[in-house]
Amino acid sequence: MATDHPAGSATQQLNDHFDDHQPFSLSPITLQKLPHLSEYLQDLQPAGPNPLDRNPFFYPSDGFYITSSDVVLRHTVCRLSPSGAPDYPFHHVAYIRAGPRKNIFFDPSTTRAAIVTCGGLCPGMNTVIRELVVGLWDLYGVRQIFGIKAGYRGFYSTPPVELSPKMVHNWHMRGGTVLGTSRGGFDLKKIVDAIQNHGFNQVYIIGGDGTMRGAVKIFEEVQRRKLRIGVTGIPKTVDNDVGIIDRSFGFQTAVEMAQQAIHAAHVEAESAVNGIGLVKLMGRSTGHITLHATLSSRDVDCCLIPETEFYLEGKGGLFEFLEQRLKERGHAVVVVAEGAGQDLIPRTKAQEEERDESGNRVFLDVGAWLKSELKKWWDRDHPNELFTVKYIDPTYMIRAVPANATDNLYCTLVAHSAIHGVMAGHTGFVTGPINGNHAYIPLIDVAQAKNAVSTKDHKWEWVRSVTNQPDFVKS
Ligand SMILES: Nc1ncnc2c1ncn2[C@@H]1O[C@H](COP(=O)(O)OP(=O)(O)O)[C@@H](O)[C@H]1O
Ligand SMILES: O=P(O)(O)OC[C@H]1O[C@](O)(COP(=O)(O)O)[C@@H](O)[C@@H]1O
Ligand SMILES: [Mg+2]
Repeated sequence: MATDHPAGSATQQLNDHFDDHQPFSLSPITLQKLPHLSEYLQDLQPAGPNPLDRNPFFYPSDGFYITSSDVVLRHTVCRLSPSGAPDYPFHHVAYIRAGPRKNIFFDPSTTRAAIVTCGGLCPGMNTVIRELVVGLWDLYGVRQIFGIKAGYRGFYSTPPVELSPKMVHNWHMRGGTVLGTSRGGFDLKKIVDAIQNHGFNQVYIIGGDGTMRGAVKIFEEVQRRKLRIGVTGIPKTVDNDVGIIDRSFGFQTAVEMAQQAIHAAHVEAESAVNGIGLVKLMGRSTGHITLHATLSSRDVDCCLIPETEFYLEGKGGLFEFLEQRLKERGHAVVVVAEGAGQDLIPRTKAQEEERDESGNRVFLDVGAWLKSELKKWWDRDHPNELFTVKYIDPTYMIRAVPANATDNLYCTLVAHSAIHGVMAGHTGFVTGPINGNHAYIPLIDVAQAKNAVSTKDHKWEWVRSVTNQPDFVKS
């Protein structure tokens, strides 16, 4: 086979590895279709060309506008194989790339946008609100932009607040959400009635996995009523438990903040005799913050996440491991995700059934429980030796801060991408980065996808090789 690659080059070697006459083949690609208002509003026509054409800061040239043929592949890592043989992944999925479209389906002068924030706090929420307001105003000339107060319930219980760039100009400096947030209060009929009554035709919903499940229902109801309203979700999840997207804004800030707690726990533990520093980090069902904070800190001796079980007593248990560490180093740092070990903590039936207003299971404090178990163990096995456990729970300190620079940039990209998609008539979608490229993903796919830590891939092995902690598999 003729080749342009020098003998011995990597490409040549790769080619030689396979049968000369058989080209490499990739699995077929399926494009995830994105809902568009025109699907159920047959008479809908574009409102005109994108106003960016006339924006003094943009010079749209060839390739500036994104078309529906521009896609982002879900998996960029795959295994090449000779034609005919299955490769990994067996099926490629592509999402439509985010960005400005040539034509828009909303007349900016009649556009009325609503922005709502739901669920727990996450660094960057205010930046996303700010960028939505500024982006709608500056990029598209929209002048009717409203904030919904205190989450989903705000649609039907409080008057919307009119927003302008002047009002939000410094919101990116502030933690939390100036609009307010809440759990629960999801009354579909009341929410969609209120959206209609207020005359909103664009709805931007910022929230986590629960919020996205609610957004799907709003989108479906809007569709059922055949309303000319674009609905979009912007994932906010400090826990990083929303699937398909790489990560949410706020996640990196949270990992960075967690370093401070781990550092303090390490200092306390090192300064004590047989000192244990114990840190509980956020993560209801996923251990992403805990894992990333462990890997970046390098001071952690044991990392406990909801995706793996652990046990305290006996061979291969946590106590045996810590005993060894204290003997070797005189101190140890344990970092535990809030959702880890929940099945080990004794609880009453009432505690078993407790749910928050959104229906999420209420966890018992694994940190406080571990601290108490550690003390009981030491007193039992080493009654005459000094021992200290310093327990730090930085949860609200971590999520109440403003976003760091990286997350702030993400907030701008995600907000502008959401605006471009909605202005182009897309609806029922979420914006987020996939392998670093912002894409539009059907809301329903995001609402169903979970993002657990895989304990079968190299990252978890990396954690275990850094900490040398046991695998907690009972022999
Ligand atoms: N399955 C669902 N259907 C409709 N609304 C939901 C659903 N799950 C949660 N919600 C609503 O979404 C909002 C935020 O949910 P929550 O779980 O508290 O936070 P997050 O969105 O951050 O996960 C709440 O108002 C809640 O009532
Ligand atoms: O005390 P609150 O406000 O109910 O929030 C606690 C929860 O909020 C979070 O920080 C974020 O969770 P959500 O994404 O569901 O809002 C979790 O880590 C934590 O379990
Ligand atoms: Mg959630």
